[in-house]
Amino acid sequence: MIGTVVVGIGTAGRVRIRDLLSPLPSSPSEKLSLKGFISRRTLENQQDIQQISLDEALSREDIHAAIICTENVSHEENIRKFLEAGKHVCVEYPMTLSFASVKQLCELADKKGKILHEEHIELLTAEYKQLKKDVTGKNLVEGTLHFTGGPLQPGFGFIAFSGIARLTWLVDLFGELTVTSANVEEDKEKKYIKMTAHFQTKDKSPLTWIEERAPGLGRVKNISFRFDTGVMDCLPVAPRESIGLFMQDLNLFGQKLLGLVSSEQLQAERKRILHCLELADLIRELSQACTH
Ligand SMILES: NC(=O)C1=CN([C@@H]2O[C@H](COP(=O)(O)OP(=O)(O)OC[C@H]3O[C@@H](n4cnc5c(N)ncnc54)[C@H](OP(=O)(O)O)[C@@H]3O)[C@@H](O)[C@H]2O)C=CC1
Ligand SMILES: C=CC1=C(C)/C(=C/c2[nH]c(/C=C3N=C(/C=C4\NC(=O)C(C)=C4C=C)C(C)=C\3CCC(=O)O)c(CCC(=O)O)c2C)NC1=O
Repeated sequence: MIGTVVVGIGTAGRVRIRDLLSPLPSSPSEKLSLKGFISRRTLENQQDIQQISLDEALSREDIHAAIICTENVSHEENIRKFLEAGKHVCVEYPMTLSFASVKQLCELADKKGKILHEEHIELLTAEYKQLKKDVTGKNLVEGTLHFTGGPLQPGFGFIAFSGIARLTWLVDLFGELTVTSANVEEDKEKKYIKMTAHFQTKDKSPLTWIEERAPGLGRVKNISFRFDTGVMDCLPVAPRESIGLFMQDLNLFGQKLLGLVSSEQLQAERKRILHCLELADLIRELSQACTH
Protein backbone atom coordinates (compact mmCIF):
# COMPACT_ATOMS: atom_id res chain seq x y z
CA MET A 1 0.00 0.00 0.00
CA ILE A 2 1.08 3.56 -0.70
CA GLY A 3 0.77 5.62 2.48
CA THR A 4 -0.66 9.03 1.57
CA VAL A 5 -1.38 12.35 3.28
CA VAL A 6 -3.56 15.27 2.25
CA VAL A 7 -2.09 18.75 2.79
CA GLY A 8 -4.51 21.69 3.17
CA ILE A 9 -8.15 21.26 4.11
CA GLY A 10 -10.32 23.38 1.86
CA THR A 11 -12.73 22.40 -0.93
CA ALA A 12 -10.17 20.30 -2.79
CA GLY A 13 -8.58 18.77 0.35
CA ARG A 14 -11.94 17.53 1.64
CA VAL A 15 -12.78 15.91 -1.69
CA ARG A 16 -9.36 14.22 -1.70
CA ILE A 17 -9.98 12.76 1.78
CA ARG A 18 -13.44 11.56 0.70
CA ASP A 19 -12.05 9.88 -2.43
CA LEU A 20 -9.11 8.26 -0.61
CA LEU A 21 -11.56 6.81 1.93
CA SER A 22 -13.80 5.30 -0.75
CA PRO A 23 -11.60 4.47 -3.72
CA LEU A 24 -13.05 3.07 -6.90
CA PRO A 25 -13.06 -0.75 -6.60
CA SER A 26 -10.32 -2.50 -8.60
CA SER A 27 -8.65 0.79 -9.54
CA PRO A 28 -5.14 2.12 -8.76
CA SER A 29 -6.63 4.46 -6.14
CA GLU A 30 -7.31 1.36 -4.00
CA LYS A 31 -3.55 1.10 -3.47
CA LEU A 32 -3.45 4.49 -1.73
CA SER A 33 -3.92 4.34 2.02
CA LEU A 34 -4.75 7.59 3.83
CA LYS A 35 -2.49 8.08 6.89
CA GLY A 36 -3.58 11.54 8.01
CA PHE A 37 -4.02 15.14 6.96
CA ILE A 38 -1.93 18.26 7.47
CA SER A 39 -3.25 21.74 8.12
CA ARG A 40 -1.77 25.03 9.30
CA ARG A 41 -4.78 25.25 11.62
CA THR A 42 -5.52 22.83 14.43
CA LEU A 43 -8.56 20.92 13.24
CA GLU A 44 -10.78 18.17 14.55
CA ASN A 45 -10.72 14.80 12.84
CA GLN A 46 -11.88 15.11 9.24
CA GLN A 47 -14.08 12.23 8.07
CA ASP A 48 -12.56 10.24 11.01
CA ILE A 49 -9.01 10.95 9.83
CA GLN A 50 -6.51 12.50 12.24
CA GLN A 51 -4.39 15.58 11.76
CA ILE A 52 -0.63 14.95 11.88
CA SER A 53 2.23 17.44 11.82
CA LEU A 54 4.12 18.28 8.65
CA ASP A 55 7.37 17.05 10.23
CA GLU A 56 5.78 13.72 11.10
CA ALA A 57 4.52 13.30 7.52
CA LEU A 58 7.94 14.14 6.09
CA SER A 59 9.79 11.70 8.34
CA ARG A 60 7.45 8.68 8.59
CA GLU A 61 8.57 5.74 6.49
CA ASP A 62 5.04 4.45 5.97
CA ILE A 63 4.11 7.72 4.24
CA HIS A 64 5.10 7.63 0.57
CA ALA A 65 3.00 10.32 -1.10
CA ALA A 66 1.40 13.72 -0.47
CA ILE A 67 -1.55 15.39 -2.16
CA ILE A 68 -1.09 19.16 -1.93
CA CYS A 69 -4.39 21.06 -1.83
CA THR A 70 -3.40 24.41 -0.34
CA GLU A 71 -3.91 27.76 -2.05
CA ASN A 72 -1.48 28.20 -4.95
CA VAL A 73 1.10 30.41 -3.25
CA SER A 74 1.96 27.57 -0.83
CA HIS A 75 2.37 24.82 -3.44
CA GLU A 76 6.04 25.41 -4.19
CA GLU A 77 7.30 25.10 -0.62
CA ASN A 78 5.17 22.04 0.11
CA ILE A 79 6.18 20.24 -3.08
CA ARG A 80 9.85 20.91 -2.40
CA LYS A 81 9.66 19.61 1.17
CA PHE A 82 7.91 16.37 0.22
CA LEU A 83 10.18 15.68 -2.78
CA GLU A 84 13.28 16.40 -0.67
CA ALA A 85 11.96 13.91 1.89
CA GLY A 86 11.69 11.30 -0.91
CA LYS A 87 7.89 11.33 -1.23
CA HIS A 88 5.79 11.34 -4.41
CA VAL A 89 3.65 14.43 -4.91
CA CYS A 90 0.27 15.11 -6.46
CA VAL A 91 -0.47 18.85 -6.54
CA GLU A 92 -3.65 20.66 -7.52
CA TYR A 93 -3.11 22.95 -10.49
CA PRO A 94 -1.29 25.29 -10.98
CA MET A 95 1.86 23.51 -9.81
CA THR A 96 3.47 26.79 -8.67
CA LEU A 97 3.33 30.48 -9.55
CA SER A 98 6.45 30.66 -11.73
CA PHE A 99 7.90 28.78 -14.69
CA ALA A 100 11.38 28.80 -13.09
CA SER A 101 10.21 27.00 -9.95
CA VAL A 102 8.25 24.40 -11.95
CA LYS A 103 11.38 23.57 -13.95
CA GLN A 104 13.42 23.24 -10.73
CA LEU A 105 10.83 21.02 -9.07
CA CYS A 106 10.54 18.73 -12.12
CA GLU A 107 14.33 18.33 -12.03
CA LEU A 108 14.20 17.63 -8.30
CA ALA A 109 11.51 14.95 -8.83
CA ASP A 110 13.67 13.29 -11.50
CA LYS A 111 16.76 13.42 -9.27
CA LYS A 112 14.82 11.80 -6.44
CA GLY A 113 13.14 9.28 -8.77
CA LYS A 114 9.68 10.41 -7.57
CA ILE A 115 6.44 11.19 -9.37
CA LEU A 116 5.40 14.85 -9.48
CA HIS A 117 1.84 14.88 -10.78
CA GLU A 118 -0.22 18.01 -11.47
CA GLU A 119 -3.99 17.54 -11.28
CA HIS A 120 -5.93 18.77 -14.33
CA ILE A 121 -9.59 17.95 -13.74
CA GLU A 122 -10.62 20.40 -16.47
CA LEU A 123 -9.33 17.87 -19.03
CA LEU A 124 -11.42 15.11 -17.46
CA THR A 125 -14.91 16.62 -17.66
CA ALA A 126 -17.37 14.94 -20.04
CA GLU A 127 -17.94 18.25 -21.82
CA TYR A 128 -14.21 18.70 -22.45
CA LYS A 129 -13.77 15.13 -23.71
CA GLN A 130 -16.59 15.78 -26.21
CA LEU A 131 -15.15 19.18 -27.18
CA LYS A 132 -11.77 17.56 -27.86
CA LYS A 133 -13.44 14.97 -30.13
CA ASP A 134 -15.41 17.70 -31.94
CA VAL A 135 -12.31 19.87 -32.52
CA THR A 136 -9.92 17.08 -33.55
CA GLY A 137 -9.22 17.13 -37.29
CA LYS A 138 -10.60 20.65 -37.84
CA ASN A 139 -8.47 23.60 -38.98
CA LEU A 140 -8.79 26.65 -36.75
CA VAL A 141 -9.09 30.04 -38.44
CA GLU A 142 -9.51 32.04 -35.22
CA GLY A 143 -10.88 31.50 -31.75
CA THR A 144 -11.76 32.92 -28.35
CA LEU A 145 -12.20 31.37 -24.91
CA HIS A 146 -13.80 33.71 -22.39
CA PHE A 147 -14.03 32.54 -18.76
CA THR A 148 -15.96 34.36 -16.06
CA GLY A 149 -16.08 33.57 -12.36
CA GLY A 150 -16.30 35.03 -8.87
CA PRO A 151 -13.28 36.64 -7.16
CA LEU A 152 -10.64 34.29 -5.78
CA GLN A 153 -9.41 34.27 -2.19
CA PRO A 154 -5.93 35.75 -1.58
CA GLY A 155 -3.03 33.39 -2.29
CA PHE A 156 -4.19 32.15 -5.69
CA GLY A 157 -1.60 34.20 -7.59
CA PHE A 158 -1.51 36.05 -10.92
CA ILE A 159 -4.67 35.40 -12.95
CA ALA A 160 -2.88 33.55 -15.80
CA PHE A 161 -1.73 30.99 -13.19
CA SER A 162 -5.01 30.62 -11.27
CA GLY A 163 -6.68 30.26 -14.69
CA ILE A 164 -4.17 27.73 -16.02
CA ALA A 165 -7.05 25.28 -16.64
CA ARG A 166 -8.36 27.47 -19.48
CA LEU A 167 -4.89 27.85 -21.01
CA THR A 168 -4.43 24.08 -20.75
CA TRP A 169 -7.65 23.59 -22.73
CA LEU A 170 -6.34 25.85 -25.51
CA VAL A 171 -2.96 24.11 -25.65
CA ASP A 172 -4.50 20.64 -25.50
CA LEU A 173 -6.92 21.56 -28.32
CA PHE A 174 -4.71 23.62 -30.63
CA GLY A 175 -1.07 22.74 -29.78
CA GLU A 176 1.79 24.94 -28.65
CA LEU A 177 1.08 28.66 -28.73
CA THR A 178 3.03 31.91 -28.98
CA VAL A 179 1.89 34.90 -26.90
CA THR A 180 1.53 38.00 -29.10
CA SER A 181 0.20 40.45 -26.47
CA ALA A 182 -1.46 40.52 -23.06
CA ASN A 183 -2.96 43.01 -20.65
CA VAL A 184 -4.84 43.15 -17.37
CA GLU A 185 -7.51 45.65 -16.29
CA GLU A 186 -8.19 45.73 -12.58
CA ASP A 187 -10.39 47.64 -10.13
CA LYS A 188 -9.24 46.37 -6.74
CA GLU A 189 -12.01 48.16 -4.83
CA LYS A 190 -14.68 46.44 -6.89
CA LYS A 191 -12.73 43.12 -6.86
CA TYR A 192 -12.91 43.29 -10.65
CA ILE A 193 -10.17 41.84 -12.85
CA LYS A 194 -9.98 41.06 -16.56
CA MET A 195 -7.02 39.56 -18.38
CA THR A 196 -6.86 39.41 -22.16
CA ALA A 197 -4.11 37.36 -23.81
CA HIS A 198 -3.59 37.00 -27.55
CA PHE A 199 -1.81 34.01 -29.06
CA GLN A 200 -0.91 32.51 -32.38
CA THR A 201 -1.03 28.82 -33.12
CA LYS A 202 1.80 27.12 -35.05
CA ASP A 203 -0.25 27.81 -38.23
CA LYS A 204 -0.44 31.51 -37.26
CA SER A 205 -4.14 31.42 -36.45
CA PRO A 206 -5.08 34.00 -33.79
CA LEU A 207 -6.46 32.79 -30.49
CA THR A 208 -7.72 34.97 -27.61
CA TRP A 209 -8.05 33.99 -23.95
CA ILE A 210 -10.09 36.24 -21.64
CA GLU A 211 -10.27 35.53 -17.90
CA GLU A 212 -12.67 37.80 -16.03
CA ARG A 213 -13.54 37.72 -12.33
CA ALA A 214 -15.88 39.89 -10.27
CA PRO A 215 -18.47 39.50 -7.50
CA GLY A 216 -21.66 38.02 -8.94
CA LEU A 217 -20.08 36.58 -12.09
CA GLY A 218 -20.98 32.91 -12.50
CA ARG A 219 -18.43 30.22 -13.43
CA VAL A 220 -18.94 30.14 -17.18
CA LYS A 221 -16.79 29.31 -20.21
CA ASN A 222 -17.83 30.87 -23.51
CA ILE A 223 -16.17 29.66 -26.67
CA SER A 224 -16.16 30.88 -30.22
CA PHE A 225 -13.96 28.81 -32.52
CA ARG A 226 -14.03 29.49 -36.26
CA PHE A 227 -12.84 26.61 -38.42
CA ASP A 228 -12.52 26.55 -42.20
CA THR A 229 -15.63 24.32 -42.11
CA GLY A 230 -17.82 26.46 -39.80
CA VAL A 231 -18.18 28.08 -36.40
CA MET A 232 -18.45 26.39 -32.99
CA ASP A 233 -19.89 28.89 -30.53
CA CYS A 234 -21.05 26.83 -27.60
CA LEU A 235 -19.67 23.99 -25.55
CA PRO A 236 -21.06 20.55 -26.32
CA VAL A 237 -23.56 19.12 -23.88
CA ALA A 238 -22.42 15.81 -22.44
CA PRO A 239 -23.95 13.75 -19.63
CA ARG A 240 -21.93 13.80 -16.42
CA GLU A 241 -19.82 10.69 -15.93
CA SER A 242 -20.36 8.44 -12.92
CA ILE A 243 -16.74 8.72 -11.72
CA GLY A 244 -15.99 12.09 -10.08
CA LEU A 245 -13.31 14.32 -11.58
CA PHE A 246 -10.94 14.22 -8.59
CA MET A 247 -11.38 10.43 -8.42
CA GLN A 248 -10.37 10.13 -12.07
CA ASP A 249 -7.32 12.25 -11.29
CA LEU A 250 -6.49 10.11 -8.22
CA ASN A 251 -6.50 7.07 -10.47
CA LEU A 252 -4.11 8.74 -12.87
CA PHE A 253 -1.77 9.55 -9.97
CA GLY A 254 -2.12 5.93 -8.77
CA GLN A 255 -1.32 4.60 -12.26
CA LYS A 256 1.83 6.70 -12.32
CA LEU A 257 2.88 5.44 -8.89
CA LEU A 258 2.34 1.85 -10.01
CA GLY A 259 4.46 2.40 -13.14
CA LEU A 260 1.48 1.88 -15.45
CA VAL A 261 1.93 5.11 -17.45
CA SER A 262 4.37 5.03 -20.40
CA SER A 263 7.37 7.31 -20.35
CA GLU A 264 6.11 8.84 -23.64
CA GLN A 265 2.87 9.87 -21.93
CA LEU A 266 4.74 11.19 -18.88
CA GLN A 267 7.03 13.24 -21.12
CA ALA A 268 4.17 14.60 -23.23
CA GLU A 269 2.33 15.64 -20.09
CA ARG A 270 5.37 17.33 -18.61
CA LYS A 271 5.99 19.17 -21.88
CA ARG A 272 2.42 20.50 -21.87
CA ILE A 273 2.62 21.54 -18.20
CA LEU A 274 5.93 23.38 -18.72
CA HIS A 275 4.64 25.05 -21.90
CA CYS A 276 1.45 26.30 -20.21
CA LEU A 277 3.28 27.66 -17.18
CA GLU A 278 5.88 29.30 -19.39
CA LEU A 279 3.06 31.03 -21.30
CA ALA A 280 1.48 32.12 -17.99
CA ASP A 281 4.80 33.64 -16.93
CA LEU A 282 5.11 35.51 -20.26
CA ILE A 283 1.55 36.81 -19.93
CA ARG A 284 2.41 38.14 -16.49
CA GLU A 285 5.54 39.89 -17.82
CA LEU A 286 3.66 41.45 -20.74
CA SER A 287 0.74 42.55 -18.55
CA GLN A 288 3.03 44.12 -15.98
CA ALA A 289 5.02 45.87 -18.72
CA CYS A 290 1.88 47.58 -20.04
CA THR A 291 0.71 48.85 -16.64
CA HIS A 292 3.99 50.71 -15.94
N1 LIG B 1 -12.11 23.94 -5.69
C1 LIG B 1 -11.99 23.33 -6.85
O1 LIG B 1 -13.00 22.90 -7.46
C2 LIG B 1 -10.64 23.14 -7.47
C3 LIG B 1 -9.47 23.58 -6.85
N2 LIG B 1 -8.24 23.39 -7.46
C4 LIG B 1 -7.01 23.81 -6.81
O2 LIG B 1 -6.98 23.29 -5.48
C5 LIG B 1 -6.23 24.16 -4.64
C6 LIG B 1 -7.06 24.52 -3.42
O3 LIG B 1 -8.26 25.13 -3.84
P1 LIG B 1 -9.56 25.13 -2.89
O4 LIG B 1 -9.60 23.88 -2.10
O5 LIG B 1 -10.69 25.49 -3.75
O6 LIG B 1 -9.19 26.36 -1.95
P2 LIG B 1 -9.74 26.75 -0.49
O7 LIG B 1 -9.69 28.23 -0.42
O8 LIG B 1 -11.02 26.05 -0.17
O9 LIG B 1 -8.61 26.16 0.49
C7 LIG B 1 -7.25 26.56 0.38
C8 LIG B 1 -6.55 26.43 1.72
O10 LIG B 1 -7.01 27.41 2.63
C9 LIG B 1 -7.08 26.88 3.97
N3 LIG B 1 -8.46 27.05 4.43
C10 LIG B 1 -9.58 26.46 3.92
N4 LIG B 1 -10.68 26.85 4.60
C11 LIG B 1 -10.25 27.72 5.53
C12 LIG B 1 -10.91 28.47 6.52
N5 LIG B 1 -12.22 28.39 6.71
N6 LIG B 1 -10.16 29.28 7.32
C13 LIG B 1 -8.84 29.37 7.15
N7 LIG B 1 -8.15 28.66 6.22
C14 LIG B 1 -8.85 27.86 5.43
C15 LIG B 1 -6.69 25.40 3.88
O11 LIG B 1 -5.34 25.22 4.31
P3 LIG B 1 -5.03 24.76 5.83
O12 LIG B 1 -5.84 23.52 6.07
O13 LIG B 1 -3.57 24.53 5.85
O14 LIG B 1 -5.46 25.91 6.71
C16 LIG B 1 -6.83 25.10 2.41
O15 LIG B 1 -5.92 24.13 1.93
C17 LIG B 1 -5.82 25.35 -5.49
O16 LIG B 1 -4.54 25.09 -5.98
C18 LIG B 1 -6.84 25.31 -6.64
O17 LIG B 1 -6.32 25.89 -7.82
C19 LIG B 1 -8.14 22.78 -8.67
C20 LIG B 1 -9.26 22.33 -9.32
C21 LIG B 1 -10.58 22.48 -8.78
C1 LIG C 1 -19.60 26.75 -5.78
C2 LIG C 1 -18.45 27.39 -5.52
C3 LIG C 1 -17.21 27.07 -6.21
C4 LIG C 1 -15.96 27.41 -5.77
C5 LIG C 1 -15.60 28.16 -4.53
C6 LIG C 1 -15.05 26.90 -6.76
C7 LIG C 1 -13.65 27.05 -6.67
C8 LIG C 1 -12.77 26.57 -7.71
N1 LIG C 1 -13.14 25.76 -8.73
C9 LIG C 1 -12.04 25.53 -9.50
C10 LIG C 1 -12.00 24.73 -10.67
C11 LIG C 1 -13.02 23.84 -11.06
N2 LIG C 1 -14.17 23.64 -10.35
C12 LIG C 1 -14.89 22.73 -10.99
C13 LIG C 1 -16.16 22.23 -10.53
C14 LIG C 1 -16.65 22.51 -9.24
N3 LIG C 1 -15.91 22.99 -8.19
C15 LIG C 1 -16.70 23.11 -7.10
O1 LIG C 1 -16.33 23.53 -5.99
C16 LIG C 1 -18.04 22.67 -7.45
C17 LIG C 1 -19.22 22.70 -6.51
C18 LIG C 1 -18.03 22.29 -8.79
C19 LIG C 1 -19.21 21.83 -9.49
C20 LIG C 1 -19.24 20.91 -10.41
C21 LIG C 1 -14.20 22.29 -12.19
C22 LIG C 1 -14.68 21.27 -13.20
C23 LIG C 1 -13.01 22.99 -12.22
C24 LIG C 1 -11.91 22.85 -13.24
C25 LIG C 1 -11.66 24.12 -13.98
C26 LIG C 1 -12.49 24.38 -15.19
O2 LIG C 1 -13.14 23.47 -15.73
O3 LIG C 1 -12.48 25.54 -15.62
C27 LIG C 1 -10.93 26.24 -8.92
C28 LIG C 1 -9.52 26.27 -9.45
C29 LIG C 1 -9.23 27.56 -10.16
C30 LIG C 1 -10.01 27.72 -11.47
O4 LIG C 1 -9.85 26.89 -12.38
O5 LIG C 1 -10.78 28.69 -11.55
C31 LIG C 1 -11.39 26.88 -7.79
C32 LIG C 1 -10.60 27.75 -6.83
N4 LIG C 1 -15.74 26.27 -7.75
C33 LIG C 1 -17.07 26.35 -7.48
O6 LIG C 1 -18.00 25.89 -8.19
